[in-house]
Amino acid sequence: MSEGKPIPAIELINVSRRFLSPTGKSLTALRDFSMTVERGEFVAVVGPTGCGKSTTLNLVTGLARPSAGEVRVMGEPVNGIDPRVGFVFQTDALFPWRSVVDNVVAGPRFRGRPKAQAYADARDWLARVGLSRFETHYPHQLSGGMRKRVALAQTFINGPEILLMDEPFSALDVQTRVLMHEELLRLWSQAKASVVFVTHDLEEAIALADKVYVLTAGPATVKSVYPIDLPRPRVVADIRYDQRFIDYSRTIWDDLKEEVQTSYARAAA
Ligand SMILES: Nc1ncnc2c1ncn2[C@@H]1O[C@H](COP(=O)(O)OP(=O)(O)OP(=O)(O)O)[C@@H](O)[C@H]1O
Repeated sequence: MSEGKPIPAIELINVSRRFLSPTGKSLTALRDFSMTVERGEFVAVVGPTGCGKSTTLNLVTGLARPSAGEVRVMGEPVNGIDPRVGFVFQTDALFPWRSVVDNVVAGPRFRGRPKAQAYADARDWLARVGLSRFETHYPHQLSGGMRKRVALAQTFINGPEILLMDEPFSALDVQTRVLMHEELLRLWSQAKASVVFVTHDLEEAIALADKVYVLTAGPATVKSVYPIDLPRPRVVADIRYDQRFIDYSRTIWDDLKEEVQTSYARAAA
């Protein structure tokens, strides 16, 4: 290790990942893919549909192994599920038969936290996401945005050092999404977690991230990396009117558009 340089939270080094298709053909989802996420950094990943974005996250979770190359978390090779890693995916992972507070308490209880302490923590997290009045509700009694708030509390209560998010807000209406963006940035800045946020929505990526990775049409490799030099804390509802935001959107979209067109052309063929 070079002296004084902190170890990154996540490193994918020249990673390839191949799958066998149902017809027995080999499909390369990722090719020679490299990405570094520093501690506390917020990285967004955009790319055409089906290019391999979720596969990158699965490699970090340990759910998938690279066919070639190396994946490191906190400087160590990934070896199974890591308790320092939290997830929020498009479909939330709430237990429908448990109340809101019982959902949030599940992680700490599983990790052996004493019951009284775990419930106190869960109530504290529900207060932070503005759901104190709903702790005895069940998931089906909540709106989509409220369920996402429960999912965030359920994840952040475990104090993840790394947070992997796969289109977490794509099912929400536009206004609720913006509220969730604010909520996420607030929780992230307090928790100082390192985030990888996969999305189809370029504006969402720019509004949230320190860096935006643009992936090629599959097999995914890194086409470009754009540092987003917008001040923090960010007010997501307003930042889209900032000239620098508009400039980033235009530049990155020009880059991404080529890959989206390639992907559509292939699908049509
Ligand atoms: N377990 C698997 N077995 C076979 N093929 C797979 C498997 N997982 C992913 N793939 C294939 O790998 C490619 C990349 O999939 P992945 O889900 O990573 O893409 P994505 O960019 O996240 O897609 P989307 O944007 O539609 O969510 C796709 O062609 C997919 O069919």
